Amino acid sequence: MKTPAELFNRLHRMMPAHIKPKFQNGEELLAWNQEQGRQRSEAIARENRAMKMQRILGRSGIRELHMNCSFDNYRVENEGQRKALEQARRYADEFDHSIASFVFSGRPGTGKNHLAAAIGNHLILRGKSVLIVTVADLMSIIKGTFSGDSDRTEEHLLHDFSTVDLLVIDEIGMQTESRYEKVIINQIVDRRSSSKRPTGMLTNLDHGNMVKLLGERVMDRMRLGQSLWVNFNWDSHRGRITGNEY
Ligand SMILES: Nc1ncnc2c1ncn2[C@@H]1O[C@H](COP(=O)(O)OP(=O)(O)OP(=O)(O)O)[C@@H](O)[C@H]1O
Repeated sequence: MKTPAELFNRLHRMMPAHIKPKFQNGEELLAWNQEQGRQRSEAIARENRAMKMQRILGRSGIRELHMNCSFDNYRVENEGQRKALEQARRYADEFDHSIASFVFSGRPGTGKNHLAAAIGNHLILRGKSVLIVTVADLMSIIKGTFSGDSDRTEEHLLHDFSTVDLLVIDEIGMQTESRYEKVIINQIVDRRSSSKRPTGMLTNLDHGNMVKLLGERVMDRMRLGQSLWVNFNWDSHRGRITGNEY
């Protein structure tokens, strides 16, 4: 049997001079093959992550409205926005080596979802699983398991929500959360922090009211590592949206 080197020499001799081969030797061919294998297994892992989101939510991890949000299309017009953008960008860059969570707190329309989605989109491109979900959606998905015809249990869903790489819970404090909702948020944050997985929270409440709503125990877990609390205290951007932005 011929070695790859002999095979390549033979091919070189047979090949017309104007043809430039893709591989010069056996090592290059082997490296190409290994790279193809690596790319294929990454693609399969990506598909599995996307399927997991579909299974949990019936949609991808980031809502369509925010799929094009990035750090680059976040407009900076004041010092607070500049700082929020810088902190969000750093959070995404350092995600792999950190257990830090984040809370974006402030008025409606100030870009909390935009920057959370920018973090999420950045991480998804790097192969992470990310889910941004409102409290109302979270609860209706979990309550969906109560009906007899669901093949998923509350425990399955708690496990799913607790094992994505980044879970962002939106609209905390929008409604007066019931005791059950607080227990669920508590359990998810607890499971995530004990397995060193960070959680993001988006809210209109300030720190005192978050502690009052979710309790000291949850908010203490949100402080693990170099966690972020960012105040979005400027005017809403919504009035300036034309619908053709990105
Ligand atoms: N600085 C900004 N640059 C560009 N677009 C922005 C900026 N701030 C907000 N937007 C856009 O304005 C819209 C509303 O912002 P977003 O949904 O992020 O607000 P929010 O703070 O999460 O509001 P709410 O508390 O009501 O959920 C989005 O389409 C977002 O992309």
